[in-house]
Amino acid sequence: MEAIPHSVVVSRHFSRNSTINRSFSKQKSAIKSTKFCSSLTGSSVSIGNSSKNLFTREIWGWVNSKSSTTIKRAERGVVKAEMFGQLTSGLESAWNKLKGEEVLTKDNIVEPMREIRRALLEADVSLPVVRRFVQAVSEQAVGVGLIRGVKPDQQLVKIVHSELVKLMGGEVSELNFAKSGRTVILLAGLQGVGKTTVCAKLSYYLKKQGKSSMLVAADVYRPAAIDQLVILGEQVGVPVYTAGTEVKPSEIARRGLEEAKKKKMDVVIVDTAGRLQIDKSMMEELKEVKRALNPTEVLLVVDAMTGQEAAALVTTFNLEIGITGAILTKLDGDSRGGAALSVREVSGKPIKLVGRGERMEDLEPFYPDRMAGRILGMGDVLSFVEKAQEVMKQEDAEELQKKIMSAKFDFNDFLKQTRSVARMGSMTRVMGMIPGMGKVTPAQIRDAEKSLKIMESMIEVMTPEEREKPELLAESPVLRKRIAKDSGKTEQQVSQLVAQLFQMRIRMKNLMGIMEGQEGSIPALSGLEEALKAETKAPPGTARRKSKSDSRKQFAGTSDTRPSPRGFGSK
Ligand SMILES: Nc1nc2c(ncn2[C@@H]2O[C@H](COP(=O)(O)OP(=O)(O)OP(=O)(O)O)[C@@H](O)[C@H]2O)c(=O)[nH]1
Repeated sequence: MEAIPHSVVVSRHFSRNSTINRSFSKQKSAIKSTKFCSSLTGSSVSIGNSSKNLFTREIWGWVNSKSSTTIKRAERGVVKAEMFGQLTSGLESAWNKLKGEEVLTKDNIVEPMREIRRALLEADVSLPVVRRFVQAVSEQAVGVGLIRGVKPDQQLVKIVHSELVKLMGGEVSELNFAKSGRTVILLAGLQGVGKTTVCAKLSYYLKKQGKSSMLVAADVYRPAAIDQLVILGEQVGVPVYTAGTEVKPSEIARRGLEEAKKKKMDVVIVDTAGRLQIDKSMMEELKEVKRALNPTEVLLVVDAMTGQEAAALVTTFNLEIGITGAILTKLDGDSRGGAALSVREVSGKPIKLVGRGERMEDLEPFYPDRMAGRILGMGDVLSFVEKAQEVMKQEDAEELQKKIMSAKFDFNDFLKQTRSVARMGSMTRVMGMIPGMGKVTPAQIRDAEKSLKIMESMIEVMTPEEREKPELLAESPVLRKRIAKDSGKTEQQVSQLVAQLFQMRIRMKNLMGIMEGQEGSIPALSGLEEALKAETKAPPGTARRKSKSDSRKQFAGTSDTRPSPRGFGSK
């Protein structure tokens, strides 16, 4: 059989400075509007969770306001677009070609379709797939006619979205579990694609669903793989069956299965050896292991960065040993989308799960519709909401909501919620899921993460009283000076943090009011917000005096529970 080379094409994104520049003004407004515009996020969860969403929006808003340096760099085209960014902006130029058109016609879709074709090819989608895709979209686009109130570019986006979903298999393809007895999952894949890591991630994923599992180390060619699996197993609290490197993989698999039966495990996950490229002995060995196990699922782990080659691998493995699906890893990396878009169409096998990072929680189901949304820069809203719901308990959300409504949101809440956000996963991923954040660059995210660390370090040196009563810091330069000294930050940074908390209180309360139909019930606070904004922007010492009386007046005008009108900088 012909060997398929496994050249991991770590393809650098082409230099697309012009695209970055073009899309930059949109990016800035997207960043700005994210504070308030994630209405999808807000509306898709109950009001009990609204405080969480408000917070999340506020945190991102805050974080982004700190990323201006990187924004300037992005303006100069210095930073690279984020995951799938190239494909997203390629498709965007297709919609742009339709600006000013009244209706989609055979003639005016020629240019946009050319752009779509180019974007998909640049994303490393296989040529036959691109051809079929473009044809399907063109046919629908011409036939769609005029729809009142919908612009042709929006119509095209809609058609492309539904074709992308179809291309990736339409529905989410769930893992199958044995009707009775143990579910056995056999993992295969080439070297370094992330098989061993996936074993542990998968057991963690199942654990969260209440299923017990055992890992079986059948990679006898790389002794370090056994140790790696044992360490990862310990990390996720799952037993690992090992039998060294002298026993045949099929025998290890059989014994591992026996052991799992004895231990009454729900699922057995078997790690097998990878090779640099497909070869006969690897396939024979896998066939033998498969015979010994009679697995419920045989999943091929493929690296998203290999683009359409991943699809070719899935096809070959399926023909050779018969697989049930694929797991796509490293989607958080420099992947251009070719693998995600080609696997199903080329091989007929679904992508069941995706790896989006190195941490154990970075494995999730593959949702074609959400992926299509991401590709089109619409953000992976549902994944984001799910993550958020996972990390924040309902009681916390309700408690937070109460605090927001009484304007008592303090530094403890600030810290707690920031950490919740951090638990959702690296910011890189979470931000990519928020609508309008699709174009935030990795460098911006790094800056944002740095900003959060700075903020944490300042809060950590506050006394419990200072954390609970930000007013103390607002009115005392001496306290702010001490915090600056203890945290190794500047006084200005401390002042900014305090001002930021007050801004957040106001904005969150306002938003909460809007979400609960009380829009306009706290008009006085919005003036203070402006005053505080001026304060943060102005050089230290100037705005404080300017905004003092305003702040007082604004607080005095609210039904705030605090007795005295103490704004930032007032005595
Ligand atoms: N960024 C990122 N890295 C990943 C992901 N999955 C795995 N990795 C990393 O990829 C590297 C290789 O992972 P392994 O699990 O050792 O790969 P393997 O397929 O078992 O390798 P062999 O045992 O040599 O066949 C490790 O550094 C992992 O942390 C992912 O989804 N995202």
